[in-house]
Amino acid sequence: MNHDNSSFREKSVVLIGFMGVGKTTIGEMVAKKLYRDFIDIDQEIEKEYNMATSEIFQKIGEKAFREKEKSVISTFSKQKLKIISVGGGAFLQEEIRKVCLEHCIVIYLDLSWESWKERISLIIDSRPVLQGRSIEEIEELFNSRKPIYSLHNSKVDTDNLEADEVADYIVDSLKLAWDLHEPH
Ligand SMILES: Nc1ncnc2c1ncn2[C@@H]1O[C@H](COP(=O)(O)OP(=O)(O)O)[C@@H](O)[C@H]1O
Ligand SMILES: O=C(O)C1=C[C@@H](OP(=O)(O)O)[C@@H](O)[C@H](O)C1
Ligand SMILES: [Mg+2]
Repeated sequence: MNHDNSSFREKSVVLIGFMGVGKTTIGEMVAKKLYRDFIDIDQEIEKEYNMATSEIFQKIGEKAFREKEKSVISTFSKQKLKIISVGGGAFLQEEIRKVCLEHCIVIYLDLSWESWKERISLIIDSRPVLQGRSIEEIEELFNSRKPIYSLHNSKVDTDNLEADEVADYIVDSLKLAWDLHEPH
């Protein structure tokens, strides 16, 4: 239902899922394909502090990062026609889940642990939450985070797909959904 009375077609799209599933990469591609603005919440926070996420965690702390994450998401999720990638920990906060699900189309990018493991070297340096944890601890975190992503409007299984293929799939699904919601 459209609680905010905006048309379904204008709703912003929010990508959720665990760190490294491809939210930032794929979100940017989807935005380009749909001629929409792309907002990466981590990049917005980094711009505000003029620091990389790891540095923010180190110098200001995770708590402040999470507060900023909440206020930035609250602002952007209420705007129309955006493609928004949120950090993998954002949905831990109930207020963030609520505001995104109320105003946006929430798409969950899913990836199996086996495939995710292959990607760890690409992301470890820029993800403070993963640093200092053993692979077993990261697997535990991966599994423990799963329930927070269960609230979504649509799920995409990204195993064995290139980022571009996932983006194409999302664009096609959105176009179908928009056509179905067109008033007759
Ligand atoms: N579908 C994919 N297949 C292979 N590698 C991918 C895919 N999606 C993203 N990547 C790579 O994984 C890394 C993390 O992607 P990123 O978009 O930053 O994820 P997130 O924003 O979810 O943390 C990047 O190096 C990116 O190039
Ligand atoms: O899952 C998390 O707790 C985090 C995920 C990161 O974003 P990505 O999911 O884009 O990597 C970033 O917000 C921060 O490092 C914390
Ligand atoms: Mg990201």
